[in-house]
Amino acid sequence: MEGVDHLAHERNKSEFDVDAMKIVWAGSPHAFVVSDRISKLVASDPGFRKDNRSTLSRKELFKNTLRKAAYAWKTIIDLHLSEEEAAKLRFYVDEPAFTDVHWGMFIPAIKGQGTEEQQQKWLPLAYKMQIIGCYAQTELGHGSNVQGLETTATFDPQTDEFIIHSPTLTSSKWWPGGLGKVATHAIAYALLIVGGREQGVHGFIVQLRSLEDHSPLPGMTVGDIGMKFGNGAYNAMDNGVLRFDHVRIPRNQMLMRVSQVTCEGKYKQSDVPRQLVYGAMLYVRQTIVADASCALSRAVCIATRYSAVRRQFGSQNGGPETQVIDYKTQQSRLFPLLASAYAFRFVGEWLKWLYADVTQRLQANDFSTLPEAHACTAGLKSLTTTATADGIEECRKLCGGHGYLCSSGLPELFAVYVPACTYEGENTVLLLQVARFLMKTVSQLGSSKKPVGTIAYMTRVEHLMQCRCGVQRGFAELSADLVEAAVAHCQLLVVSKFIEKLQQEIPGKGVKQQLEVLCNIYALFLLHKHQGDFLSTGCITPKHAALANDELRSLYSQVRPNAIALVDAFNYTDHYLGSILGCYDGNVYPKLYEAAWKDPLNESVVPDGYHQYIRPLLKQEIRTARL
Ligand SMILES: CCCCCCCC/C=C\CCCCCCCC(=O)SCCNC(=O)CCNC(=O)[C@H](O)C(C)(C)COP(=O)(O)OP(=O)(O)OC[C@H]1O[C@@H](n2cnc3c(N)ncnc32)[C@H](O)[C@@H]1OP(=O)(O)O
Ligand SMILES: Cc1cc2nc3c(=O)[nH]c(=O)nc-3n(C[C@H](O)[C@H](O)[C@H](O)COP(=O)(O)OP(=O)(O)OC[C@H]3O[C@@H](n4cnc5c(N)ncnc54)[C@H](O)[C@@H]3O)c2cc1C
Repeated sequence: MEGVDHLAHERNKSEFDVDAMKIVWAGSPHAFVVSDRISKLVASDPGFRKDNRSTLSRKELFKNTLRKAAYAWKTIIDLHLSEEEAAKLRFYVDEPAFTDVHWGMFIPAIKGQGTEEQQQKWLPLAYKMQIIGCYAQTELGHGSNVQGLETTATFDPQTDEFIIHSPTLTSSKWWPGGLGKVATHAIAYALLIVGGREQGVHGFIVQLRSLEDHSPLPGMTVGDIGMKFGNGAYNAMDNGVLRFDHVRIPRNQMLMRVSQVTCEGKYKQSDVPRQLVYGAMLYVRQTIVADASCALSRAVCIATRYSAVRRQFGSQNGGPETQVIDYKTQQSRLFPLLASAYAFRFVGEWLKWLYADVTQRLQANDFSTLPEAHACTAGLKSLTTTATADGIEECRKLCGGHGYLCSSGLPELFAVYVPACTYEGENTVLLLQVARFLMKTVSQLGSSKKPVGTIAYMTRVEHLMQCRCGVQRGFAELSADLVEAAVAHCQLLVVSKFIEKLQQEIPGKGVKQQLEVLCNIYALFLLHKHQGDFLSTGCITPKHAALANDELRSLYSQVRPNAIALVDAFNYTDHYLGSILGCYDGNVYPKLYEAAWKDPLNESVVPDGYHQYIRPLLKQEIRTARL
């Protein structure tokens, strides 16, 4: 039944103004208009089709990604899209590609670590895509331990050049997206050696490939590192391997905002802290938090719509069976994820603000908030990506068997998303950074340095002052517990930013009430999940724990009639969702049935291989057949 909205009865039940919620989700009326227009533009253009992705071979997939990236660029130029609109377009094209790292890491690294002069030279080329950049930090032997990188950059004062070299197998660059087959340039991180002295890891702009015929420049061995998890998915990206054999680059291609090498071979450090070398990671971690709410909300939208369509058991007097969304067990798994999607959206918004603030301060040489910004971006990146990866998998299970079909969109979403727990800082390694920041704060509690901002609450936790432990080797020995403390700190951040959001004026009938319900679900669900910790530390009594659980059940009932409208508020097109189970009109079964017949296996009724393998088996000729 084309055109019938099978979820109309659900949409009629909702108790709030969905259009107003769409604006809250988007962040502002302007952001909503841009996002709405660009998502529809992408959805209606056959050049951006993606429904055949899981059936393509790696080579076909990769070439198709190149085509889409070129087509996206042409669309951006032809339609004179602004930077904001172009970023939205790349987002809705929804395919991992070299452009992510070019715009998301290469350009921000030059902006954050390059001098004015370097920015003037390289940024215009990068903005016009006359050069394509990647971010070559990780090596075969070291990813997390950036100080352990082995690639060397030795200054040669005779020629005023750096010699970039990979001295060992483990020093091969390994993983950088876009490096394998596309990038013409890299920000390569290497151990700087000046006058025989090691000066730590620095970033260098290195040309990799000829701008004429794309062949690797002399001294470079470069290629793709091979197939990754899942079919399709992140295999659209050419993560690469690169070895340098005494490659020479001009001195002015070292990123010199943080420290400089003069032509006489003198190493000088500016007043800015060394940690700014890690500045690009701060930026990307912040965007990854914003992206987490997108990926989680997408999975939740699919699972919620499908849970309203799917019926199992409970028919009375021949009437319809129960929608699975009405089961309390389904609600207790699904609605906390719905609440998390909103919570991550708001904490992501706040983090964007925090990042803008710290950037402004850094420009004015105020470095006081950098440690806090690092702890917040690292911790929230870790927390939101872990929860989102787990959440996508939970959504797949919430969709029963059909969730396992590629046409549900969930397997590919999971496969594309799950490396976010590893890249841009492995999640446990990042939590250890947060723990270190917290311990530093605790150790200073007695001093005149009072904690402010996100750690101001520590002054109110008096027993922290008395905390002493008798464990040898302190931090390392207790690191597993410290990681738990870091997670709790980050959860507190998420909850408090959700509450702060609710203190603002939020227009639209019933919108604020819905958000209050979601905020309470988010907080109480955490309390319920970790009640053991809360009880064992005496923060709550068993009575409180029971009350929280009762309240949760009541909150789930309040969400139930609004569930479909709350996911409609994400304003995702069917193209972006890429899921039959999550389609807007809920007309799931005919679409699933139709899609099955499009599978390449169904191109012939009798499969290839019948005569060779099946027939001899059936005819008991298997021993004589040549296999
Ligand atoms: C379908 C479409 C998809 C679209 C998606 C769009 C959205 C996404 C956007 C974009 C696309 C992204 C696509 C993926 C790309 C992936 C890219 C990569 O993966 S690039 C590689 C990242 N590599 C890491 O992150 C290494 C992790 N390791 C580290 O960061 C460090 O080495 C660390 C922190 C673990 C250890 O650093 P130490 O060896 O210097 O050790 P210590 O002594 O602990 O730190 C020294 C001081 O520096 C501070 N610090 C460390 N990192 C800092 C930072 N980043 N900023 C400020 N301070 C920092 C610390 O707090 C410490 O401070 P005190 O001494 O305590 O005061
Ligand atoms: C899809 C994808 C894209 C990527 N893109 C890029 C890119 O564009 N550019 C780039 O430079 N890199 C890129 N990377 C590399 C990525 O940043 C690293 O893989 C990541 O930082 C993790 O480092 P690692 O691989 O060394 O992990 P490891 O550090 O080896 O982690 C292995 C295990 O050791 C644990 N561990 C490590 N150190 C500690 C510690 N101090 N204490 C306790 N436990 C510890 C970790 O928790 C983990 O469980 C990409 C990776 C992936 C998967």
